[in-house]
Amino acid sequence: MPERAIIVLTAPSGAGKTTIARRVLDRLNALRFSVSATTRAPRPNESDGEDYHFLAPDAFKARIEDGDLLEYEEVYPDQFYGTLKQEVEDSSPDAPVLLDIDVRGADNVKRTYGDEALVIFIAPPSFSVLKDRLTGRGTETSKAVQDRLDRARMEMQRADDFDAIVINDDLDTAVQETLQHINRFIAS
Ligand SMILES: Nc1ncnc2c1ncn2[C@@H]1O[C@H](COP(=O)(O)OP(=O)(O)OP(=O)(O)O)[C@@H](O)[C@H]1O
Ligand SMILES: Nc1nc2c(ncn2[C@@H]2O[C@H](COP(=O)(O)O)[C@@H](O)[C@H]2O)c(=O)[nH]1
Repeated sequence: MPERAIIVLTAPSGAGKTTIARRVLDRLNALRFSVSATTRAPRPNESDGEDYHFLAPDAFKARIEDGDLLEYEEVYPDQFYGTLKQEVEDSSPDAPVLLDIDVRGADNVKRTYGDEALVIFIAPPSFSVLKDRLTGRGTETSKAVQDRLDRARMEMQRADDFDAIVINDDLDTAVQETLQHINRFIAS
């Protein structure tokens, strides 16, 4: 295993990386999820400290100024997301950590950690399926869905820039492929 093993799932919003991440975490006990910080509001099914550390914009800014973030992005207008250093660097070096972050965050993690990071791009089978999944999830307003789809066009073009691509068409197959990439990386 690399000295530090950082596994990143990245994808356009709605491609299914959170769904895949949950199943992967259920299967690999040693893997720990990095809980990101965000300024967006919690969804009804989300808990603070488990899904995200939900912060007010001023508190998020203070964490940036204190140097607590490994990377952060304004992924959507006025919605900031970032990886806390404590989530990655305080973990035991032999405990691999799983991040669910956007493509620019993935670029930054790769730049910082190089071969200690494996970045897997989760691709939807098509743009129209992505739209259906995002709309079907029912967690965003139609304006927010549109912002996410607008950004998805840029994100889809980045698929080939990462270490591996998994197409999330059939969920079980996508989870299996993701596990194979992770197990191979951890064993390397
Ligand atoms: N293979 C699949 N087939 C059908 N539906 C799926 C599949 N994978 C995920 N979904 C559904 O698509 C929706 C989006 O999935 P999910 O929330 O995991 O995406 P995400 O990439 O994590 O999005 P975000 O970046 O916004 O958090 C969810 O309703 C989920 O149940
Ligand atoms: N650069 C980062 N992006 C992150 C982080 N945590 C989540 N995200 C990405 O934001 C979008 C939207 O997420 P949602 O939960 O509001 O649907 C998605 O692409 C996430 O992967 C982070 O720490 N840094």
